[in-house]
Order: sequence, then C-alpha cells, then structure tokens
Amino acid sequence: MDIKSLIRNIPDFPKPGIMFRDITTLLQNPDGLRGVIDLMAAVCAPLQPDYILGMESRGFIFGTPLAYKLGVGFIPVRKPGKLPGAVYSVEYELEYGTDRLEMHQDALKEGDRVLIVDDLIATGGTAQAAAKMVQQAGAELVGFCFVVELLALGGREKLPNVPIISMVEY
Ligand SMILES: Nc1ncnc2c1ncn2[C@@H]1O[C@H](COP(=O)(O)O)[C@@H](O)[C@H]1O
Ligand SMILES: O=P(O)(O)OP(=O)(O)O
Repeated sequence: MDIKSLIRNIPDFPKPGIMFRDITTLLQNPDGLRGVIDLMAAVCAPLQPDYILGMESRGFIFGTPLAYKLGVGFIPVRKPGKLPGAVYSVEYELEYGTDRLEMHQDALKEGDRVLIVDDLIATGGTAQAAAKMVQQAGAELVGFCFVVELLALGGREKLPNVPIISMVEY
C-alpha cells in the first residue's frame, strides 16, 4: 500500500512556509486506514509494549487502534488542564514560544514497557516531552512510532536511544 499517496500536502498551513502533511485523507480511505494500522502493528509488535502512549490529538487517532490491535492499553497525553487526576507536566519548545503536555501520574508504574505514537515527528519537541514523562514515571520507553517523519528537521536527534520507526519519510 502506498501510504504517501494517501497523505495530502497543503502548502502554507498553518502559516507561510509550512508544508502541512494532512493525514485526514489517509484516515478516510478504508484500505489506507486499515493498512497503516496493520503495518504499524506488524513493525511495533516485536518491541513488546505493555502500553501505547499517544499525544493529543492526532496521536490518539493512530495510537488507540494500534493498542487495540496489539492487545495492550492506551495512555492519552493531553494538552494542559484536560486530565482530572494528578499529572506530570512537561513544557516543550515550539517554533515560536512553548507548549505543555500532561499525563496522569498513576497511568504508568516502574517497569511498564511503553511505546510512544504520534502522527508525525517534525522538530521532535512533542515526542521528547512525552518521553520525559515516561521517564518521570519510572517506566521503560521501548520505542517511538510515527506515521510521518520530516527528516530535514532532525527530530529523532532529540530522542532517547531506542528504536524510532516511521511509516513514511519526507
Ligand atoms: N508539517 C506538518 N504537518 C502536519 N502536522 C505537523 C507538521 N509539523 C508539525 N506537526 C504536528 O506537530 C507535532 C510534531 O511536531 P514536533 O515539532 O515534532 O514537536 C505533531 O503532533 C504533528 O501533528
Ligand atoms: O492538531 P493536534 O491536536 O494533533 O495537535 P498538534 O498540532 O499540536 O500536534
């Protein structure tokens, strides 16, 4: 299956100079949706995660069916103020300014094997923030899986030394 052909490219969104890789066209294609989740499951299964951790919101779209397919739990990492329990909170750099992600403190325990999933890695700041929370919880980070990797931005250089898997690269 040609995943790349199902991802739409929208220039200058959300601001001039950004080529937005729009995964909505992949999601609405039945073969594309099934194919990408099946592929992610096949390449990630050997990492033997206990949990998939996905970042709001596009990380939820791919992370939850992946967790279902692998027969493991899903942990949502959310934008600030959305989770009701005690949270770990990590600030990370955006192109302009900063943002913050949160995860329930009781979502993970020491030794849990965690795979971080998102739709796309660009500068790597989002994935790095999620990895910090896994480490704060004392859990074991077993890898990252992205549908799209933007190679020129070098995001993987920010991430810990674990397998980093992407389905398509630009
Ligand atoms: N070019 C992009 N197209 C679609 N989505 C993007 C793009 N660049 C960033 N994103 C979203 O931002 C985060 C990852 O950004 P980092 O710079 O790696 O933190 C990811 O969740 C994308 O949905
Ligand atoms: O569009 P989202 O919600 O997936 O968030 P972000 O662009 O911050 O990754």
